[in-house]
Amino acid sequence: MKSVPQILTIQSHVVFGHAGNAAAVFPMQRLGVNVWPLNTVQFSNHTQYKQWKGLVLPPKQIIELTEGIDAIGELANCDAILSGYLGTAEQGREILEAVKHIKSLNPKAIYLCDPVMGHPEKGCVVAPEVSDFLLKEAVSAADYLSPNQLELDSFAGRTPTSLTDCVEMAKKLLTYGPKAIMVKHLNYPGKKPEHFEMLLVTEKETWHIQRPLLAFPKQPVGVGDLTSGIFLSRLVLGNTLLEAFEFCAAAVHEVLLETQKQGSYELELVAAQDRIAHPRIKFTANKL
Ligand SMILES: Nc1ncnc2c1ncn2[C@@H]1O[C@H](COP(=O)(O)OP(=O)(O)O)[C@@H](O)[C@H]1O
Ligand SMILES: Cc1ncc(COP(=O)(O)O)c(C=O)c1O
Ligand SMILES: [Mg+2]
Repeated sequence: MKSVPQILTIQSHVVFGHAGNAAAVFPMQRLGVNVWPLNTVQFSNHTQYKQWKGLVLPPKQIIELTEGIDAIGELANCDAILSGYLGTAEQGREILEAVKHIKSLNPKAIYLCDPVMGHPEKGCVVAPEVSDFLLKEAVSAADYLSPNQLELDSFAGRTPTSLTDCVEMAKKLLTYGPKAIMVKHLNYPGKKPEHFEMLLVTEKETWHIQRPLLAFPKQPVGVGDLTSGIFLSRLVLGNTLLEAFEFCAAAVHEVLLETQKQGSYELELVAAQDRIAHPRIKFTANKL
């Protein structure tokens, strides 16, 4: 591995504000990673504004761009791949091809799939075929998977009855191939309303973390993209899964505190940059 690790991140780009790569790239760089951003779509703004302009990257671009990096002899230096918001299912298949290609050059490279799915109730718009791709094809190719509760429910085909049930649902996903599941946002009957909770599940261990739930007039978007980007960055920087899990909970909380303080709808990544790199707070995960 080179002294500065390198991550290929394939997700959306928004010109204004922060979602997809526009939420993840700067924090990942601020943590000390060389980031290779490859955009699946270029939108004016994230889809929860209900209106946006822009377009989906044409087919074959993901393959062509990674082949271009290979042609200059750099693709083998990719330590990890992150995928997030997709414009089409075809892009998802191209990502899996790119992951295969990179792993053939660097068997140590790891792939984190953030299975971003559309949710009408949340206002997040993703092409419906993308969910199918994520549910049926992406899960078995990923080393790590980072669903939110709604996405975990889609994988399980049901909603949870308890925290223990969420763990069972995540454990079931491990049987398809991933080595760890990070559930970025838990919601289950009996959850305390004042907490924001996450899970980290591996074959051997389950960890649960909670941080205060902050009040926002409108829920900020891009939090999941930020969480996955920070988690993977800390992993390639040498953290254990547990360390990366605890770190990203703290760093994301710092961003949300700043966002709340400024009364902003968009994440205040620039203002919070020092605290992303050096969170003042620490949340300690509990072993379940
Ligand atoms: N500490 C917190 N306090 C309040 N809201 C939070 C906190 N952390 C995250 N959120 C919000 O929780 C939601 C997480 O969204 P969700 O759809 O479950 O995951 P994702 O962002 O991965 O899609 C977002 O609306 C985000 O703004
Ligand atoms: C363009 C775009 N990318 C990514 C996301 C995912 O954001 P989050 O991290 O909140 O799931 C959204 C959500 O609406 C989006 O509109
Ligand atoms: Mg998300």
